[in-house]
Amino acid sequence: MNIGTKINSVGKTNAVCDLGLTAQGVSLRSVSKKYGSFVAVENLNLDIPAGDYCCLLGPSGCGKTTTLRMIAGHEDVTSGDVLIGDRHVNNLPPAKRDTAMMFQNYALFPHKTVWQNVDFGLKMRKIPQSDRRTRVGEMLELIGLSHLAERKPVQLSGGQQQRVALARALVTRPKVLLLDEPLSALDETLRLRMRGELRKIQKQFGMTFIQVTHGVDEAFALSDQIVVMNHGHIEQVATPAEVFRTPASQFVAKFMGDQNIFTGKVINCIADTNSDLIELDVKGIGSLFCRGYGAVIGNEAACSIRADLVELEPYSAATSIPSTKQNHISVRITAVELTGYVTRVSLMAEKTGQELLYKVRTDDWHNSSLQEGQLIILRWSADDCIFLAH
Ligand SMILES: Nc1ncnc2c1ncn2[C@@H]1O[C@H](COP(=O)(O)OP(=O)(O)OP(=O)(O)O)[C@@H](O)[C@H]1O
Repeated sequence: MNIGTKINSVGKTNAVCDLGLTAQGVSLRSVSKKYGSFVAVENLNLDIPAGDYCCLLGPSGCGKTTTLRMIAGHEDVTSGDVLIGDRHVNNLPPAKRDTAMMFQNYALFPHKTVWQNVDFGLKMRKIPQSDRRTRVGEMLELIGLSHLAERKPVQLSGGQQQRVALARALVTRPKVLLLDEPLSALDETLRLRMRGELRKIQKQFGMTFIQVTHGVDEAFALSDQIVVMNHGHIEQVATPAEVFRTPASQFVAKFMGDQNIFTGKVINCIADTNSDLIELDVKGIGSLFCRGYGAVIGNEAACSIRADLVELEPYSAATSIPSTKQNHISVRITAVELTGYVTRVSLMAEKTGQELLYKVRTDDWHNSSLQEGQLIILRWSADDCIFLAH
């Protein structure tokens, strides 16, 4: 299968394969959605480039599905504009938007064969039969299901059903594929395998995929770009690596998990070449140093350190004094949980009772002499500690 590339009018590279698929980007301009007086989504501004795999990530009720449905046209926007490529699509019905939707339960027709399921959308669009035969045949071959064309969905595995659902969506040559929690109905093993398959197919077609998920791991594994949402707002739009390394807010840091977050008042900010060195006064702990931008002296803020970037060392009063390079606090080990390669060590700050976490390679933990109940020093570099203005 040949997959070439071309540059579209706005300079974005679209992958094009000989099945006639072209990808387009999606833009939201000040998009809001109200249900009566309830604001489900407020003033979203977002650009998803053509050919990107984008995940809308956030807790239940934050507005992910509403956003996806507004792009699909299954939900009207209350205000703002939805663009697919450079077309305003607010007033177009779903069938005219060049999008296709893949649902959680796949919504395959149980009484139709695999072939008939994939053919259905083409038949509805009144595509001539000879073209339909070619397109369905090519699509089934591409996703490796030609030999199962005469089977009914019930005779397929969960993974095969997912591929039929993908084939059925892609055969209509959408410019954007919208996926609403497509993996959530699968068991853990199949979910991991199908996650890899989804990414492979997306890359193979060079299509724009926009997927709703509340799974952090899933968003990290699949996305070129993650959109983290909270209460109808966007908290951060970034690559998985950026979200992991530099969460933009306390909400994102908490939602990613495995972060130790301290709140306090900004008492000093020293401009530096890479990022400012910021000093926070944390109640019960004292000064903690972190790096970032946008600190305003006197404001309440926070800092966050990943659980895999802290270190433990035997308690000594002399090492518990913080410096601009290193933060130190005394903590007690409250629980040790082996999870395979990594061991999770629960800690409690001696002075404040705050629960904290240390993640370490299991082999390293076993080689250390530290034990549950022990009072120790938790230490981390100011350079690894992220300033969170809100
Ligand atoms: N038709 C509706 N009428 C009234 N409120 C609605 C409607 N649809 C959604 N909502 C509300 O809008 C908010 C956002 O819903 P949405 O389904 O977009 O959230 P979500 O992030 O996709 O959540 P989940 O992960 O649980 O599916 C929720 O508070 C929900 O209750």
